[in-house]
Amino acid sequence: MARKAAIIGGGVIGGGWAARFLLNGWDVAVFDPDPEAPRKVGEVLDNARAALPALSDGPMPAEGQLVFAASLTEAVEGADYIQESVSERLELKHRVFAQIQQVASGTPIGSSTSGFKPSELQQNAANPAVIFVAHPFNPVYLLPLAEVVPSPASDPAVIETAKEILREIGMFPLHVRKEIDAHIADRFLEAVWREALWLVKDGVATTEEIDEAIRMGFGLRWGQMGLFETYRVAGGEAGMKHFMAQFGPCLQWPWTKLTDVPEFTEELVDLIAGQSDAQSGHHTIRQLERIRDQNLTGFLRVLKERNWGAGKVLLEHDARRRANLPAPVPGDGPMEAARLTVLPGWIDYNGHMTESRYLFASSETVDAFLRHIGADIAYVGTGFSYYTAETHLVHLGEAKLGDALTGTVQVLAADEKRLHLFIRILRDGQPVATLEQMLLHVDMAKGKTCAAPQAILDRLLPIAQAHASLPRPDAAGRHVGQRNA
Ligand SMILES: NC(=O)C1=CN([C@@H]2O[C@H](COP(=O)(O)OP(=O)(O)OC[C@H]3O[C@@H](n4cnc5c(N)ncnc54)[C@H](O)[C@@H]3O)[C@@H](O)[C@H]2O)C=CC1
Ligand SMILES: C[N+](C)(C)CC(=O)CC(=O)[O-]
Repeated sequence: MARKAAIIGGGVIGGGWAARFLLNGWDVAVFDPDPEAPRKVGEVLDNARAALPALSDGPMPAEGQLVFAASLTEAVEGADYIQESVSERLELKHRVFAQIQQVASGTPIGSSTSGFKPSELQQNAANPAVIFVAHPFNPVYLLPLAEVVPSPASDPAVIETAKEILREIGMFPLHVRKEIDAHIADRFLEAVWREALWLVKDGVATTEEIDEAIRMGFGLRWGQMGLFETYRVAGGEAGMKHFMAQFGPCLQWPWTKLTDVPEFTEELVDLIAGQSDAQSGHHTIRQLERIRDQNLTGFLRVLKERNWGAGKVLLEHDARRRANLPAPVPGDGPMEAARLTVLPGWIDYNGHMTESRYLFASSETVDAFLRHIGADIAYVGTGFSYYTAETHLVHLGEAKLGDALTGTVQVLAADEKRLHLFIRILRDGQPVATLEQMLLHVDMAKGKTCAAPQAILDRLLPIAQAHASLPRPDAAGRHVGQRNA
């Protein structure tokens, strides 16, 4: 039976949490008195459905059930986890915790608060030990970070359970050891935000120029190495000590206004809002969200290919899911191995998915299959792998921007060296392309084929046996120019 998450507050962040839980197979009950909340959550969920599956290389779990509860009590009833995401007002959060704990006093309650410390949230609570900060980043359904902040009154077992739940839904729980206003990441963002406000207020730069300074340069670096690793590299061969010796003194120079806050006048608000309208007002917020999501899924996929940073979290999430996949049994159909969404960069001048991306989709599918049988990146690290010897691609339809594609694998034949596969790239269950492929097991150092080890054969051969009873695809063995029967 699916587990249940209760989301209290269905705004930008509550909607993102709801989507992340649902798409990871949890049932979700949302409570928000705003009559517009179901529409807003629905729109966030649509965006998440278009983006999150593109990060997974295996089948996603069946989506959980979403209900909009008529009361907070109904939402939290039977919940295994509660995420509070109401507006950032301490007295409101206290009221919500008191209501929750009248009916569910032992259930873990994570708070999305950007700024409050857990000890502030826990004040006067019936059971403070189960209340903690679980601070996510927007969009919650794509970004893995959740800062988990306990106070000395928190129950360590509850914190460990919460971290495990967050990992289960593909997140990276960063345990913040010492509670502090605004945790770690928002302290940092606050400093950047403050400097940006000064630059606009002092007429040095517009909102657009500041955004260009970020996205054309250091913003790209931060997504993959963060601050300290980036600066270590910037110190050259002499490393971090040299970097600090060279740039440390700058902090004494008049470069920084970090400790002063510009006065938040109506004039400043209008100046920023006006410049932001000029910069981005030609897009709706939903359009900007979709552009952001497509860019983020592209970045994240690159990091995943490199097993680096946030990409490592995605690989670990896939591995966890894979471990729970039931083994195929005789009579099962082709194995669903990958799901992808057609991204803007995949579209060619004909307005449909360019041909190299069909091979890419197939390659993602086969890689996922290989990982499933144990020929994963760790195995390749031992000096053995499968290499593709031959591929035949047949186009049957046109994939378009945003299409959700599924890659399935049918094993046509397998022995200790050879792996003969038939791959279908499906949209709405119908093939847009099929590929027939022969792979060979290779000793990479010798550059020669060799027998796969027993551990791989033990996973591969039962699948081959199960697939032996499937009808042989018409396109298998076809050559170019041959007419369909
Ligand atoms: N927007 C952001 O970038 C981020 C916000 N957060 C935090 O997430 C929390 C929510 O922020 P947003 O989603 O941005 O705000 P929001 O304004 O989009 O949503 C807040 C929602 O809470 C609902 N609400 C108010 N009183 C309620 C009650 N008694 N019971 C149930 N729902 C109630 C409102 O109707 C509204 O839909 C805040 O604590 C914020 O600091 C955390 C990370 C990022
Ligand atoms: C602006 N903010 C402080 C609410 C931002 C966050 O808390 C995290 C984020 O998503 O940037």
